[in-house]
Amino acid sequence: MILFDRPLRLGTRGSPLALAQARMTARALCDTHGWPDSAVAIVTVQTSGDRIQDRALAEIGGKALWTKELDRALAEGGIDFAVHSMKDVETLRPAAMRIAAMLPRADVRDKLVGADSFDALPDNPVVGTSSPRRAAQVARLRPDATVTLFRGNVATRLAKLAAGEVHATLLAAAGLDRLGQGDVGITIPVDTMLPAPSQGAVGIETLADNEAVLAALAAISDADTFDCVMAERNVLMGLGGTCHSPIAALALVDGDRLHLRAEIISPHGQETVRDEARIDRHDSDAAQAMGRSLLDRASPALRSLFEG
Ligand SMILES: NCc1[nH]cc(CCC(=O)O)c1CC(=O)O
Repeated sequence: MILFDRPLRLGTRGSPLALAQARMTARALCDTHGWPDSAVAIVTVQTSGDRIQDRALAEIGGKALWTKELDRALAEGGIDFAVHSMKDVETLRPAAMRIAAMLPRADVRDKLVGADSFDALPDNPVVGTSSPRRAAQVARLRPDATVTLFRGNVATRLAKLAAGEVHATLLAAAGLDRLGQGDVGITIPVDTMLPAPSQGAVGIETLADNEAVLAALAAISDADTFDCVMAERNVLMGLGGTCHSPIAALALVDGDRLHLRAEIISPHGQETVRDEARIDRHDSDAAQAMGRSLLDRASPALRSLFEG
Protein backbone atom coordinates (compact mmCIF):
# COMPACT_ATOMS: atom_id res chain seq x y z
CA MET A 1 0.00 0.00 0.00
CA ILE A 2 1.25 3.50 -0.88
CA LEU A 3 1.15 5.87 2.09
CA PHE A 4 2.03 9.55 2.41
CA ASP A 5 2.74 11.31 5.70
CA ARG A 6 0.59 14.31 4.74
CA PRO A 7 -2.48 14.99 2.61
CA LEU A 8 -1.75 15.08 -1.13
CA ARG A 9 -2.67 18.44 -2.62
CA LEU A 10 -4.78 18.10 -5.76
CA GLY A 11 -4.67 21.25 -7.91
CA THR A 12 -7.67 22.19 -10.04
CA ARG A 13 -9.36 25.10 -11.74
CA GLY A 14 -12.32 26.44 -9.84
CA SER A 15 -15.11 25.99 -12.40
CA PRO A 16 -17.97 23.73 -11.32
CA LEU A 17 -16.94 21.14 -13.94
CA ALA A 18 -13.28 21.23 -12.86
CA LEU A 19 -14.31 20.83 -9.22
CA ALA A 20 -16.59 17.89 -10.06
CA GLN A 21 -13.70 16.23 -11.89
CA ALA A 22 -11.35 16.97 -8.97
CA ARG A 23 -13.78 15.32 -6.55
CA MET A 24 -14.07 12.26 -8.83
CA THR A 25 -10.28 12.00 -8.85
CA ALA A 26 -9.96 12.35 -5.07
CA ARG A 27 -12.68 9.71 -4.65
CA ALA A 28 -10.91 7.27 -6.99
CA LEU A 29 -7.60 7.72 -5.16
CA CYS A 30 -9.07 7.26 -1.69
CA ASP A 31 -11.18 4.26 -2.75
CA THR A 32 -8.34 2.55 -4.62
CA HIS A 33 -5.74 3.07 -1.91
CA GLY A 34 -8.02 2.68 1.11
CA TRP A 35 -7.20 6.20 2.26
CA PRO A 36 -9.48 8.35 4.41
CA ASP A 37 -11.07 11.30 2.58
CA SER A 38 -8.67 13.64 4.38
CA ALA A 39 -5.72 12.09 2.47
CA VAL A 40 -6.43 14.30 -0.58
CA ALA A 41 -6.87 18.07 -0.22
CA ILE A 42 -8.40 19.98 -3.15
CA VAL A 43 -6.55 23.24 -3.92
CA THR A 44 -8.27 25.65 -6.31
CA VAL A 45 -6.05 27.66 -8.65
CA GLN A 46 -7.53 30.43 -10.80
CA THR A 47 -6.31 30.27 -14.40
CA SER A 48 -6.16 33.04 -17.02
CA GLY A 49 -8.61 30.98 -19.05
CA ASP A 50 -11.18 31.36 -16.28
CA ARG A 51 -10.44 35.06 -15.80
CA ILE A 52 -10.66 36.18 -19.44
CA GLN A 53 -14.17 35.44 -20.64
CA ASP A 54 -14.79 37.86 -23.48
CA ARG A 55 -12.36 36.71 -26.15
CA ALA A 56 -11.84 33.48 -28.07
CA LEU A 57 -9.27 31.18 -26.54
CA ALA A 58 -7.31 30.99 -29.79
CA GLU A 59 -6.99 34.76 -29.78
CA ILE A 60 -5.53 35.11 -26.29
CA GLY A 61 -3.02 32.28 -26.18
CA GLY A 62 -4.83 28.98 -26.47
CA LYS A 63 -4.95 26.04 -24.15
CA ALA A 64 -1.91 27.13 -22.11
CA LEU A 65 -4.29 29.51 -20.38
CA TRP A 66 -5.94 26.55 -18.67
CA THR A 67 -2.70 24.97 -17.52
CA LYS A 68 -0.10 27.71 -16.97
CA GLU A 69 -1.02 28.56 -13.37
CA LEU A 70 -1.44 24.89 -12.44
CA ASP A 71 1.93 24.09 -14.04
CA ARG A 72 3.53 26.78 -11.93
CA ALA A 73 1.91 25.50 -8.73
CA LEU A 74 3.19 22.03 -9.60
CA ALA A 75 6.71 23.24 -10.37
CA GLU A 76 6.84 25.33 -7.19
CA GLY A 77 5.57 22.49 -5.00
CA GLY A 78 2.30 24.18 -4.07
CA ILE A 79 0.36 21.14 -5.30
CA ASP A 80 1.31 17.48 -5.77
CA PHE A 81 -0.69 16.87 -8.94
CA ALA A 82 -3.15 18.68 -11.21
CA VAL A 83 -6.45 17.44 -12.63
CA HIS A 84 -7.40 18.61 -16.12
CA SER A 85 -9.97 18.03 -18.84
CA MET A 86 -7.55 16.41 -21.28
CA LYS A 87 -9.23 18.37 -24.07
CA ASP A 88 -7.83 21.56 -22.55
CA VAL A 89 -4.26 20.26 -22.17
CA GLU A 90 -1.81 21.36 -24.87
CA THR A 91 -0.31 18.71 -27.09
CA LEU A 92 3.26 19.63 -26.23
CA ARG A 93 3.86 19.63 -22.50
CA PRO A 94 6.98 20.68 -20.60
CA ALA A 95 9.40 17.77 -20.15
CA ALA A 96 9.18 18.14 -16.38
CA MET A 97 5.45 17.31 -16.44
CA ARG A 98 4.05 13.84 -16.86
CA ILE A 99 0.48 12.82 -17.65
CA ALA A 100 0.37 10.13 -15.02
CA ALA A 101 -3.18 8.85 -15.26
CA MET A 102 -6.58 9.21 -16.86
CA LEU A 103 -9.94 8.41 -15.31
CA PRO A 104 -12.28 6.14 -17.29
CA ARG A 105 -13.59 8.20 -20.18
CA ALA A 106 -17.13 9.52 -20.14
CA ASP A 107 -19.42 9.91 -23.16
CA VAL A 108 -17.21 11.35 -25.92
CA ARG A 109 -20.04 12.92 -27.93
CA ASP A 110 -21.28 16.46 -28.32
CA LYS A 111 -24.82 17.51 -27.52
CA LEU A 112 -26.98 20.00 -29.36
CA VAL A 113 -28.83 22.16 -26.87
CA GLY A 114 -31.75 24.34 -27.94
CA ALA A 115 -33.18 22.27 -30.80
CA ASP A 116 -34.13 18.64 -31.37
CA SER A 117 -31.85 18.31 -34.39
CA PHE A 118 -29.81 20.42 -36.79
CA ASP A 119 -32.67 20.11 -39.30
CA ALA A 120 -35.14 21.43 -36.72
CA LEU A 121 -33.28 24.74 -36.36
CA PRO A 122 -34.96 27.72 -38.06
CA ASP A 123 -33.61 29.19 -41.30
CA ASN A 124 -30.36 31.13 -40.79
CA PRO A 125 -29.95 29.89 -37.23
CA VAL A 126 -27.57 31.52 -34.76
CA VAL A 127 -25.43 28.94 -32.99
CA GLY A 128 -23.14 29.82 -30.10
CA THR A 129 -19.78 28.10 -29.72
CA SER A 130 -16.18 29.12 -29.21
CA SER A 131 -14.79 25.89 -30.62
CA PRO A 132 -13.38 26.18 -34.18
CA ARG A 133 -14.16 22.48 -34.66
CA ARG A 134 -17.81 22.80 -33.66
CA ALA A 135 -18.16 25.99 -35.70
CA ALA A 136 -16.85 24.25 -38.83
CA GLN A 137 -18.97 21.14 -38.27
CA VAL A 138 -22.08 23.30 -37.75
CA ALA A 139 -21.31 25.21 -40.95
CA ARG A 140 -20.96 21.90 -42.80
CA LEU A 141 -24.34 20.69 -41.52
CA ARG A 142 -26.09 24.04 -41.81
CA PRO A 143 -24.41 26.38 -44.30
CA ASP A 144 -27.05 29.01 -43.48
CA ALA A 145 -26.00 29.16 -39.80
CA THR A 146 -24.22 32.09 -38.19
CA VAL A 147 -21.79 31.02 -35.50
CA THR A 148 -21.21 33.45 -32.65
CA LEU A 149 -18.49 33.39 -30.02
CA PHE A 150 -19.82 31.72 -26.91
CA ARG A 151 -17.42 31.38 -24.03
CA GLY A 152 -17.87 30.92 -20.33
CA ASN A 153 -18.51 27.81 -18.31
CA VAL A 154 -21.33 25.38 -19.00
CA ALA A 155 -23.84 27.19 -16.76
CA THR A 156 -23.04 30.56 -18.36
CA ARG A 157 -23.56 29.14 -21.83
CA LEU A 158 -26.87 27.56 -20.87
CA ALA A 159 -27.97 30.90 -19.38
CA LYS A 160 -27.08 32.74 -22.62
CA LEU A 161 -29.10 30.19 -24.57
CA ALA A 162 -32.04 30.55 -22.17
CA ALA A 163 -31.83 34.35 -22.58
CA GLY A 164 -32.35 33.90 -26.31
CA GLU A 165 -28.90 35.08 -27.44
CA VAL A 166 -28.68 32.09 -29.78
CA HIS A 167 -30.96 29.39 -31.17
CA ALA A 168 -28.66 26.59 -30.05
CA THR A 169 -25.29 25.72 -28.63
CA LEU A 170 -23.11 22.62 -28.48
CA LEU A 171 -21.68 21.15 -25.31
CA ALA A 172 -19.77 18.02 -24.45
CA ALA A 173 -22.04 15.28 -23.08
CA ALA A 174 -19.28 14.47 -20.57
CA GLY A 175 -19.38 17.91 -19.00
CA LEU A 176 -23.17 17.95 -18.78
CA ASP A 177 -23.20 14.47 -17.23
CA ARG A 178 -20.59 15.41 -14.63
CA LEU A 179 -22.56 18.51 -13.69
CA GLY A 180 -25.70 16.45 -13.15
CA GLN A 181 -27.28 17.89 -16.31
CA GLY A 182 -27.30 14.72 -18.35
CA ASP A 183 -30.89 15.32 -19.44
CA VAL A 184 -29.96 18.56 -21.23
CA GLY A 185 -29.65 18.47 -25.03
CA ILE A 186 -29.70 15.91 -27.81
CA THR A 187 -26.70 13.62 -28.30
CA ILE A 188 -25.08 13.93 -31.72
CA PRO A 189 -23.64 10.72 -33.23
CA VAL A 190 -19.88 10.77 -33.78
CA ASP A 191 -20.45 10.17 -37.50
CA THR A 192 -22.17 13.57 -37.63
CA MET A 193 -19.83 15.42 -35.30
CA LEU A 194 -16.54 13.71 -34.63
CA PRO A 195 -15.50 14.95 -31.18
CA ALA A 196 -12.46 16.94 -30.18
CA PRO A 197 -9.31 14.97 -29.45
CA SER A 198 -9.43 13.95 -25.76
CA GLN A 199 -13.06 14.95 -25.26
CA GLY A 200 -14.60 13.30 -22.20
CA ALA A 201 -11.28 12.36 -20.60
CA VAL A 202 -9.94 13.61 -17.28
CA GLY A 203 -6.16 13.49 -16.91
CA ILE A 204 -3.86 13.89 -13.97
CA GLU A 205 -0.45 15.47 -14.29
CA THR A 206 2.45 15.49 -11.88
CA LEU A 207 6.19 16.08 -12.00
CA ALA A 208 8.04 13.47 -14.04
CA ASP A 209 10.45 12.81 -11.16
CA ASN A 210 7.86 12.41 -8.39
CA GLU A 211 7.94 8.62 -8.24
CA ALA A 212 5.71 8.12 -5.20
CA VAL A 213 2.92 10.30 -6.61
CA LEU A 214 3.33 8.76 -10.08
CA ALA A 215 2.81 5.31 -8.56
CA ALA A 216 -0.23 6.39 -6.55
CA LEU A 217 -1.79 7.93 -9.67
CA ALA A 218 -0.94 4.99 -11.95
CA ALA A 219 -3.12 2.80 -9.74
CA ILE A 220 -6.27 4.71 -10.75
CA SER A 221 -5.48 5.07 -14.45
CA ASP A 222 -7.74 3.55 -17.08
CA ALA A 223 -5.51 1.99 -19.73
CA ASP A 224 -8.10 2.05 -22.53
CA THR A 225 -8.76 5.75 -22.00
CA PHE A 226 -5.06 6.50 -21.72
CA ASP A 227 -4.16 4.75 -24.97
CA CYS A 228 -7.09 6.20 -26.93
CA VAL A 229 -6.45 9.75 -25.76
CA MET A 230 -2.73 9.44 -26.44
CA ALA A 231 -3.49 8.26 -29.98
CA GLU A 232 -5.76 11.29 -30.51
CA ARG A 233 -3.08 13.59 -29.11
CA ASN A 234 -0.57 12.03 -31.48
CA VAL A 235 -2.82 12.97 -34.39
CA LEU A 236 -2.59 16.56 -33.12
CA MET A 237 1.17 16.19 -32.91
CA GLY A 238 1.26 15.07 -36.55
CA LEU A 239 -0.76 18.14 -37.45
CA GLY A 240 1.87 20.35 -35.90
CA GLY A 241 1.33 20.37 -32.17
CA THR A 242 -0.35 23.49 -30.93
CA CYS A 243 -2.94 24.99 -33.22
CA HIS A 244 -6.44 26.36 -32.95
CA SER A 245 -7.86 25.00 -36.17
CA PRO A 246 -10.86 22.74 -36.69
CA ILE A 247 -9.63 19.26 -35.79
CA ALA A 248 -11.55 16.23 -34.62
CA ALA A 249 -10.17 12.84 -33.62
CA LEU A 250 -11.52 9.81 -31.87
CA ALA A 251 -9.92 6.49 -30.97
CA LEU A 252 -11.96 3.56 -29.72
CA VAL A 253 -10.66 0.23 -28.49
CA ASP A 254 -11.30 -2.42 -31.14
CA GLY A 255 -10.19 -5.85 -29.97
CA ASP A 256 -6.50 -5.54 -29.18
CA ARG A 257 -6.10 -2.52 -31.46
CA LEU A 258 -7.44 1.00 -31.72
CA HIS A 259 -9.88 2.26 -34.32
CA LEU A 260 -8.65 5.79 -34.95
CA ARG A 261 -10.61 8.41 -36.89
CA ALA A 262 -9.62 12.00 -37.56
CA GLU A 263 -10.68 14.95 -39.67
CA ILE A 264 -9.70 18.52 -40.36
CA ILE A 265 -12.29 20.95 -41.69
CA SER A 266 -12.10 24.36 -43.31
CA PRO A 267 -13.53 27.02 -40.96
CA HIS A 268 -16.73 27.42 -42.99
CA GLY A 269 -17.19 23.72 -43.53
CA GLN A 270 -16.69 23.49 -47.31
CA GLU A 271 -13.69 21.18 -47.12
CA THR A 272 -13.24 18.12 -44.92
CA VAL A 273 -10.26 15.78 -45.04
CA ARG A 274 -10.70 12.60 -43.03
CA ASP A 275 -8.94 9.34 -42.39
CA GLU A 276 -9.42 6.23 -40.31
CA ALA A 277 -7.30 3.21 -39.51
CA ARG A 278 -6.85 0.30 -37.14
CA ILE A 279 -3.55 0.84 -35.35
CA ASP A 280 -1.62 -0.88 -32.58
CA ARG A 281 -2.38 0.54 -29.15
CA HIS A 282 0.98 2.16 -28.62
CA ASP A 283 1.82 3.00 -32.22
CA SER A 284 2.40 6.72 -31.78
CA ASP A 285 4.06 6.89 -35.22
CA ALA A 286 0.92 5.60 -36.96
CA ALA A 287 -1.25 8.15 -35.17
CA GLN A 288 1.12 11.01 -35.99
CA ALA A 289 1.29 9.80 -39.60
CA MET A 290 -2.51 10.08 -39.78
CA GLY A 291 -2.25 13.73 -38.74
CA ARG A 292 0.38 14.39 -41.40
CA SER A 293 -1.62 12.54 -44.07
CA LEU A 294 -4.59 14.84 -43.43
CA LEU A 295 -2.38 17.84 -44.14
CA ASP A 296 -0.90 16.23 -47.24
CA ARG A 297 -4.36 15.79 -48.72
CA ALA A 298 -5.71 19.22 -47.73
CA SER A 299 -6.02 22.15 -50.12
CA PRO A 300 -3.27 24.78 -49.76
CA ALA A 301 -5.76 27.10 -48.02
CA LEU A 302 -6.73 24.52 -45.42
CA ARG A 303 -3.12 23.39 -44.95
CA SER A 304 -2.04 26.98 -44.35
CA LEU A 305 -4.20 27.09 -41.21
CA PHE A 306 -1.87 24.56 -39.65
CA GLU A 307 1.39 26.30 -40.53
CA GLY A 308 3.12 28.66 -38.14
N1 LIG B 1 -13.25 23.74 -23.36
C1 LIG B 1 -14.18 23.59 -22.30
C2 LIG B 1 -14.39 22.18 -21.91
N2 LIG B 1 -13.36 21.37 -21.58
C3 LIG B 1 -13.86 20.13 -21.28
C4 LIG B 1 -15.23 20.20 -21.44
C5 LIG B 1 -16.18 19.10 -21.25
C6 LIG B 1 -15.65 17.84 -20.64
C7 LIG B 1 -14.80 17.02 -21.54
O1 LIG B 1 -14.87 17.11 -22.78
O2 LIG B 1 -14.03 16.22 -21.00
C8 LIG B 1 -15.57 21.50 -21.80
C9 LIG B 1 -16.92 22.04 -22.04
C10 LIG B 1 -17.53 21.59 -23.35
O3 LIG B 1 -16.81 21.35 -24.35
O4 LIG B 1 -18.75 21.50 -23.41
